[in-house]
Amino acid sequence: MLRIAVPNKGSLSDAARETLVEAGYRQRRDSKELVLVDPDNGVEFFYLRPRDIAIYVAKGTLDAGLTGRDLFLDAQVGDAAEELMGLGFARSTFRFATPTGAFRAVEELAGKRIATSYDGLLADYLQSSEIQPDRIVHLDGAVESSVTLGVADAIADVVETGSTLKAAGMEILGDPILRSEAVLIGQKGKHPAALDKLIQRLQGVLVAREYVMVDYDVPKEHMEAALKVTPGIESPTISSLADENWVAVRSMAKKKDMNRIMDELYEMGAKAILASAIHAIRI
Ligand SMILES: Nc1ncnc2c1ncn2[C@@H]1O[C@H](COP(=O)(O)OP(=O)(O)OP(=O)(O)O)[C@@H](O)[C@H]1O
Ligand SMILES: O=P(O)(O)OC[C@H]1O[C@H](OP(=O)(O)OP(=O)(O)O)[C@H](O)[C@@H]1O
Ligand SMILES: [Mg+2]
Repeated sequence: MLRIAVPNKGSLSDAARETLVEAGYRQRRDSKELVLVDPDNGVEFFYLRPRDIAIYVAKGTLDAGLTGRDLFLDAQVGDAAEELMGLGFARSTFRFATPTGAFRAVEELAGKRIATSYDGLLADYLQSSEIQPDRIVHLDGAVESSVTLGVADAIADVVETGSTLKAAGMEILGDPILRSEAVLIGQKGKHPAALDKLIQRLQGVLVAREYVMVDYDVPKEHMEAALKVTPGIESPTISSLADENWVAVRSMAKKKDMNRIMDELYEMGAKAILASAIHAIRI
């Protein structure tokens, strides 16, 4: 049976479970359950702290797990585990931040105290940049408060909207150290068949979330132009209509482009333009 780790708490846990449910797997309903067996799919899910998931996968006790790219790299498990795919949620950056106006360049962090919950990630960055801080102050969370409270001069932390930083009177310093999102990780080079099936299903969920199905009727003379607007992923379907001067077209399109595409099709004479949600897909 395939053994998969799922975040039990925090920013990743709800979206991770929702994604697995959309991919057709059973998930726990009670947050006290530690393990859930999905006999139909031959998978056993283990609910673990997202920070610990890389450790279990790298050790080989679990086949794969959902976690954050930042948490995976922070765990520093070396070559034993690898990222198999990005999952498109929990997008964030990991970066330096300092009190507003206090620093101008990352190099000024030399000799300063930097607070973080991601010591491994920070150490990797410092090693490659050759910046030597005075010390790294490890904190479990709410890192933005550490400067006001006098235990650090700067922080390295997760930033998404930036509103937590702003509330703490801080600003970002320099470029992102890492761009993160939820990821599926697995043991390096090991792909049991059930894991490939999980990957295929998850890819289907991501595509279904990102795309809509667009259907429309268009005069034959404008078909070529319309197909340029809706080229689809591989090739659009063209069906004939009772009126031989028209054709019906069916094509997948990016959800974010949907309204622009519908406007453009309408302007070139297309009619009955429909965009519908895709619930599941195998490309
Ligand atoms: N505000 C956010 N927006 C997007 N992703 C986030 C945000 N905060 C944390 N993450 C991501 O969630 C993961 C952190 O998981 P974690 O369980 O520590 O979340 P958490 O909500 O901070 O939980 P905890 O309260 O235990 O600290 C990381 O991959 C991180 O990049
Ligand atoms: O840029 P923002 O959109 O404001 O999000 C970033 C904040 O969200 C997370 O905090 P969380 O609520 O998980 O608290 P924590 O710091 O205690 O983990 C993260 O650690 C940042 O503090
Ligand atoms: Mg947190």
